[in-house]
Amino acid sequence: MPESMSAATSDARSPMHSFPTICTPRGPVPRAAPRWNRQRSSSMPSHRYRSAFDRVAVPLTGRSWPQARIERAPLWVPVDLRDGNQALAEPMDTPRKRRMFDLLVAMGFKEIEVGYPSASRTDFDFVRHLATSGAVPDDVTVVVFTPAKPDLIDRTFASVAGLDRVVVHLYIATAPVWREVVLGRDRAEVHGVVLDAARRMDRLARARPGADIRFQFSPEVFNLTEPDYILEICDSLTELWDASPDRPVVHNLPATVEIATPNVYADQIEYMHRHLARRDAVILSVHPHNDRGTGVACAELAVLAGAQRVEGCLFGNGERTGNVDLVNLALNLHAQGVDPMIDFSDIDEIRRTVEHCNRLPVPPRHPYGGDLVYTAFSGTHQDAISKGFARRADSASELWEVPYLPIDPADVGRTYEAVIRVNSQSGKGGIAHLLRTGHGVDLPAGMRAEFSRTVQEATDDSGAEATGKDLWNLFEAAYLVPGRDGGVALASWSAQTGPAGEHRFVCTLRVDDREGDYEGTGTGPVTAFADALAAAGVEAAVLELSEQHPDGAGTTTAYARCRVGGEERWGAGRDASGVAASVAAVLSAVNRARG
Ligand SMILES: CC(=O)SCCNC(=O)CCNC(=O)[C@H](O)C(C)(C)COP(=O)(O)OP(=O)(O)OC[C@H]1O[C@@H](n2cnc3c(N)ncnc32)[C@H](O)[C@@H]1OP(=O)(O)O
Ligand SMILES: CC(C)C(=O)C(=O)O
Ligand SMILES: [Mg+2]
Repeated sequence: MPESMSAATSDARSPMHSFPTICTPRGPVPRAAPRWNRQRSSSMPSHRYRSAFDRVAVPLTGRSWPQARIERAPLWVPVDLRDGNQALAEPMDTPRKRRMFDLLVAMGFKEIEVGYPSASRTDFDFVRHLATSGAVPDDVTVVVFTPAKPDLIDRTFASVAGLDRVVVHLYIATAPVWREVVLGRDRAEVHGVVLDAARRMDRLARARPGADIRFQFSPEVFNLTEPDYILEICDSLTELWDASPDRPVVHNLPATVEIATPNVYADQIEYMHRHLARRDAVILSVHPHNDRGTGVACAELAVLAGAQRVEGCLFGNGERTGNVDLVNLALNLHAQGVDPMIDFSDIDEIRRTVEHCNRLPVPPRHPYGGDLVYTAFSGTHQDAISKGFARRADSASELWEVPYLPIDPADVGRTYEAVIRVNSQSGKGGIAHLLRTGHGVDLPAGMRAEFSRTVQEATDDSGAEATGKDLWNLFEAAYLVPGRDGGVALASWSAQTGPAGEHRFVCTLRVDDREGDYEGTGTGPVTAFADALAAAGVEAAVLELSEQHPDGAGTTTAYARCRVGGEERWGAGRDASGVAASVAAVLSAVNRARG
């Protein structure tokens, strides 16, 4: 570490902020006062908490997950109807549950946890509804959740009568604090409860030989449980349930409450991946929550570490800060060129359904699904996006390379309309983009800066966003309203071409309060008009003139840069005739300069 860095660290800890002398081979050198503001100790009672490393053993050495890549989607298992549902102030009723279930099926999920049937009549009835209504397609397996209590296991099996494919999911907390505080049982006793429950499940499944009933086990709070104990319980269940590659058991290892940086969870999962017995008969599943805000990172690193199945909720609903967000995870894969195997082509419909079922809003900044996530307000981002779109229009490549947009909004059913929105943080590129895409008006490069100052003034004044319509109104007021403030108006005019090709412009002009008839000549109708203006005492040199081809309504837009009385101004005009549009553009520049 460089000396200056170590000095900063030690000074940061010292409330006195003394700047001691450094000893170098050439003798003592007084240390200069650091030139940056360092963090100070706070009054937060952080000493009350312990690092994850002091709470649980993480015995993995020689980890391989940092070198791995995710090249295919894991098996996604939405738990919205169980874990998500149990976190709602108003749990879903059957119609809401059914709507969520149908959405999950339509999106392409093949294994769906549908409830905790022994918990409530609503949950039980919903599973019965699925079993009797034919709502479960042949290629979808439902999962039902049960604690290790005999009567509740029986009720769980009663709920799935008639369903041909089911995973029965047994859970119990295994971490030391839960064993001591919640269950009041030691390691061996908890293991005994699990084995009793597992035997009962096995018996009940054997009583239904025609049905394909598989098993799942979750050691709740896996991430705080001794790894040797997890292996002991999971391996005993793999054996008891006689799991095989054809009828694998799911061992689901939850980060019930996140406790550490995601690399720690990855180490814990890789350790299990390497040490679980009959590995080919086990589907290694993960179930991250999001207490530290790193649920997505935990799931991704866990897949790198060997997890094959991921449980989570759409848009991250779930206890406290939520379950891991399956939308986020799956679309992260999509953005890496990996098929998520889930259909997000109408993300807004998905979001609306989830919001309806959960009665909770999805925030506007939520990854991939929030209202604002494909929108740029800031000028340089808008400029880059606009250039990215222009480059795309000229390119045959399918590769998505638009700056600041990690995926094409169209992939998830969004239009490009909301990609650029204008407020006082915006610049000329974004404003020009909105006028072009919303109103077919393609401002010349030189005019954009001038118009953006007008917009900036308006948005600074209002403090609000300027919609496409607002921009059009500003453009119209600034450039298209004839005679505006400058006092020059054309009452009538005509342009003719003489036999030698010279142009004549004959008009009745009003300049301030004077009206008169004037004429001018030139190499074109516009220079002839400038000549007529000069005859009326208004000097205007046309420096740049361009016409934008007629739009769908047959209207031409013209843009003129003029020097008027030493001032340069842009003007614009619109008309069915190109000449009339150009004349109006010059008149607009003149009036803007005089106004
Ligand atoms: C991390 C998770 O998401 S775990 C899932 C949590 N989800 C839910 O709790 C939602 C649904 N739950 C319920 O409706 C109810 O809790 C029920 C119906 C399951 C049980 O209700 P009750 O019988 O009233 O018990 P209660 O809710 O107080 O649960 C606590 C009891 O269950 C025991 N317990 C907790 N987990 C388990 C388990 N997995 N297996 C066996 N017993 C358990 C506790 O030790 C405690 O027992 P005690 O009464 O002897 O002290
Ligand atoms: C899988 C279960 C037990 C769970 O929801 C959790 O631990 O968070
Ligand atoms: Mg959970």
